[in-house]
Amino acid sequence: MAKVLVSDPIDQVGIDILSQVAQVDVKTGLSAEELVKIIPEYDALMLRSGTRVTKEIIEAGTQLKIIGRAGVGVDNIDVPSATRQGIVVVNSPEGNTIAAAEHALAMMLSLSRHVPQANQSMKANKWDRKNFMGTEVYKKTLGVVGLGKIGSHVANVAKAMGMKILAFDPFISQDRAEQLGCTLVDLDLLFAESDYITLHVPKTPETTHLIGREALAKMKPTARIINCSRGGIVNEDALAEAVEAGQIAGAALDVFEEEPLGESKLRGLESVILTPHLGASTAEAQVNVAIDVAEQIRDVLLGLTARSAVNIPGLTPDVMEKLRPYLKLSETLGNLVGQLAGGRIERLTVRFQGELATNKTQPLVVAAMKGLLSQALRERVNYVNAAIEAKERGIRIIETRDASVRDYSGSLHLSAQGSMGEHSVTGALLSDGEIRITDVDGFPINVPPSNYMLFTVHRDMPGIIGQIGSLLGSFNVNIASMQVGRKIVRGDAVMAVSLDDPLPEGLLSEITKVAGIRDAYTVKL
Ligand SMILES: NC(=O)c1ccc[n+]([C@@H]2O[C@H](COP(=O)([O-])OP(=O)(O)OC[C@H]3O[C@@H](n4cnc5c(N)ncnc54)[C@H](O)[C@@H]3O)[C@@H](O)[C@H]2O)c1
Ligand SMILES: O=C(O)[C@H](O)COP(=O)(O)O
Repeated sequence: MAKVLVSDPIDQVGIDILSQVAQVDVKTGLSAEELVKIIPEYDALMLRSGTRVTKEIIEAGTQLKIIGRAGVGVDNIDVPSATRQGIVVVNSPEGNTIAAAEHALAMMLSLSRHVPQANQSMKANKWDRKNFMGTEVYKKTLGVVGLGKIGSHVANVAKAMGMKILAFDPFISQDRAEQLGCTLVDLDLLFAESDYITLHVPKTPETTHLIGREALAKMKPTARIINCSRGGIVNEDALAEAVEAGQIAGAALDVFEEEPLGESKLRGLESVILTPHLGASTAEAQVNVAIDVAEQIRDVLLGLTARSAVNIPGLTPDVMEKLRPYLKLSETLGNLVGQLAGGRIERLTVRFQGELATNKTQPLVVAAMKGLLSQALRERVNYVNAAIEAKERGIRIIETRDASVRDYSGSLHLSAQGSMGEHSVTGALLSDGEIRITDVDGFPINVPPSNYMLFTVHRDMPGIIGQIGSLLGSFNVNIASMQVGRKIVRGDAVMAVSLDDPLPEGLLSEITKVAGIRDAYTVKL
């Protein structure tokens, strides 16, 4: 039975899902050394932001197939190392969106009405109605940095509270911003005009210390900053100085450069509100993310595909839904053309034809690479590392499109150039989703792939098919089906034979000796 390690607290509903297919061990608060020691036993690891998954842990996880982050941010996981090792990394991109947005809004209202400070004073037996004079958010300007899932929800609610919304997000269109009732502006203007600035960006080299001394100097003395995105986007030292000096009015932080937050000047500042990374901590969000990620771990352990893999290029859930039937087609054709070409492959060309030419197809290219490399790498190659493995072998990948081809409802043409020559295959899906190989080396055929197949290129002349049949029979190999494709009568032809059994040793060279046979290939799909 597979084994899953859960290294941070997750909702029981997630454990129940995992338990359907695996032994689940919940061990929270482990040190990096302890993790390195026990991870070799596990097929999957599920965590939140409390576990740092380093290169050493990933390299020790020789059985690991999947790392599931019950939340959004995967910056605590060394994703490049996982990718290299063929480990799928999944997250829950939307499970805690509302929770994080509502936390940012709670922070904004807390800043404007001093709720935490007033509560603290009450708990200290005081009745102080003078020191907590607030300000309204109504008609104030909110600057939203990062207008993605969380930023948009914050903007929506803030608009309903009568706020004017400025937004900065270089990857969002003017149309989308207008739909959300936001005015897209540059950062300098956002800093200069906003009464509240809320951050909802991922941590990247561009966003690290986005709020530093220079940015703080551009803000109004009444400005307040809210960070419920990632630690390190705000330079904490610069922020503490700016608040202390009265350069800005206050800040509310949920996330920190180092977590848990150690000694920090911020802890002592009256107009700074701090929460210990609580953005996703609602009952609803924890159920959402636990289900979302546990289901993906369960599926991957059952050999299915994950719907929110962060390290499979382009394989988003909606794309996945559309392309799912074509992934198998592409992988099968990659496997077939790789075996026909044999030897070292230098170039793989993937041509999307007909309707397929207009789709998002990057995952299909990855599937073709996986198929191509599967003979050499067996189960070591998967959707995660196929592109890296192909690159490391110096295989050039060329993607082309031809929408004018009208066969089936779209077809896929692969050609592989190798040290032993060039071969091509084409395939399509029937309306019931069945795969058909429709062309080999330019010869039209129509056969389903089968486990064991024999392909020959031969002269189209009487007697050849009979001789091959007899030869196979004399070696006790049963033929399941057979088809010949040719372009002209008595010219060259291709024979595709589906076999119930693998070809015994020596039979292929016997076949190539038959008069009229130019080439013969045996493949296992
Ligand atoms: N505090 C918490 O507990 C908590 C909970 C959930 C998510 N988060 C964090 O919140 C952040 C936002 O999450 P999301 O789900 O909205 O992500 P998202 O991907 O939906 O949105 C992020 C947005 O940031 C924009 N962006 C990227 N680089 C930018 C840049 N340099 N300048 C401006 N905009 C930029 C993107 O275009 C995108 O629209 C992430 O960092 C996530 O990890 C924190
Ligand atoms: O990226 C996230 O999803 C949030 O930071 C939540 O982190 P958590 O799961 O540790 O609460």
